[in-house]
Amino acid sequence: MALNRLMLSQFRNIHSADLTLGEGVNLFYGANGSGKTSVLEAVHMLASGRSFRSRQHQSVIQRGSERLTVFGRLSTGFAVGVERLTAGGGQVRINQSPAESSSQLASLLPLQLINSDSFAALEGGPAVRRRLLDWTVFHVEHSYLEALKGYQIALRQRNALLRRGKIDHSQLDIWERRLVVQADIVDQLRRRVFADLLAQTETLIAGLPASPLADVVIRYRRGWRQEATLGESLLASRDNDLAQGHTRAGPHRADLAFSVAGQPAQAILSRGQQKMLVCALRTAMARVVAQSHRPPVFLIDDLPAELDAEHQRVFAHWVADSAAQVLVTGIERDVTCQPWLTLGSPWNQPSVFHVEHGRISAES
Ligand SMILES: Nc1ncnc2c1ncn2[C@@H]1O[C@H](COP(=O)(O)OP(=O)(O)OP(=O)(O)O)[C@@H](O)[C@H]1O
Repeated sequence: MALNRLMLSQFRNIHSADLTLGEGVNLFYGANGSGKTSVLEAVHMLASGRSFRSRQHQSVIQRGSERLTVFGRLSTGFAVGVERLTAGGGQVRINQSPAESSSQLASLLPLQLINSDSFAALEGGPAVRRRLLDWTVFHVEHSYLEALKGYQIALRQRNALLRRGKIDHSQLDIWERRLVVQADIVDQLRRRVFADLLAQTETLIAGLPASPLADVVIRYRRGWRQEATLGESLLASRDNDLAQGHTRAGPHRADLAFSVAGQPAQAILSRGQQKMLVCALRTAMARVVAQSHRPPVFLIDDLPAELDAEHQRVFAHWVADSAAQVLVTGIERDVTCQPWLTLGSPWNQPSVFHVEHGRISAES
């Protein structure tokens, strides 16, 4: 599954563009501020209904315009259109009909976005890493979204009861029982997918030259104590949870922990090694999803700014074995092309686009 055609209008500094994308690598190069990242942002909007750079649609709509539109035609035959209005609201359509949810978009167009934020995954809070696991489970296990929603409803109810101040034990019992049932389903699905993710990540790392990366241990932490059931943990922490006003154990606290020789991985690995670890994990996510759903499209923002030439080449090889299509950006044309040229067809024949002051021209 690939994106065959991408049309944008009034999207940041891009007044309008109508792009026919190639099946392998699509390379967008140009000076700082020319609009390269905006192209990736537009694709992200097709796959989720929102930008990855700002929560407010207003900042993405071209200054002075009333609306932005993005339209994409997928190789699977689906057409997706997103419109956002300065006044608020807008619409998302799949084959002319209103989309039911952003998860419907995500399922049509699985995306892996690699940018400077992705490389900070090891340093940030658990939510960042949990989202990576959730993305993978969502695409692999069809029942996951419903299980997660069921869990979140029960969690919200328990938190609302905790915040009432006066504890109603019978009500808490009811919601905790539901919470535990949903939590177990979420945990089982995450655990199953994590095992595949771990195996794929370890295989990729094993192919790298010897370095401390080979000693990285990745663990799934389910969000509550190992020696207790969630029901026991919730009961034991009721008073503390009441004081805090929220539930402090459960799948909403799950994490992926990376360590080397018992130390946090970020305390041992160099910045470049950490980035390769993230690249391996992202590639592994794509491979797991490709096996049971469909290979994702990779959006890679300015890789030459993140990795040296050799590591860019390794990552390009990984991606070519895992992706449906790639959109990459960079400032210099040849430097950005370089890692892809040693690959087989179609990856070694990028479709090249020059971006200049919001105008995008295809090079022959
Ligand atoms: N709402 C908007 N309306 C018009 N222009 C905007 C709007 N938001 C941002 N811009 C401008 O659009 C351009 C967007 O640039 P973008 O981040 O896509 O560039 P880039 O080529 O990826 O740059 P860099 O190499 O610096 O990361 C910038 O020049 C920015 O100032």
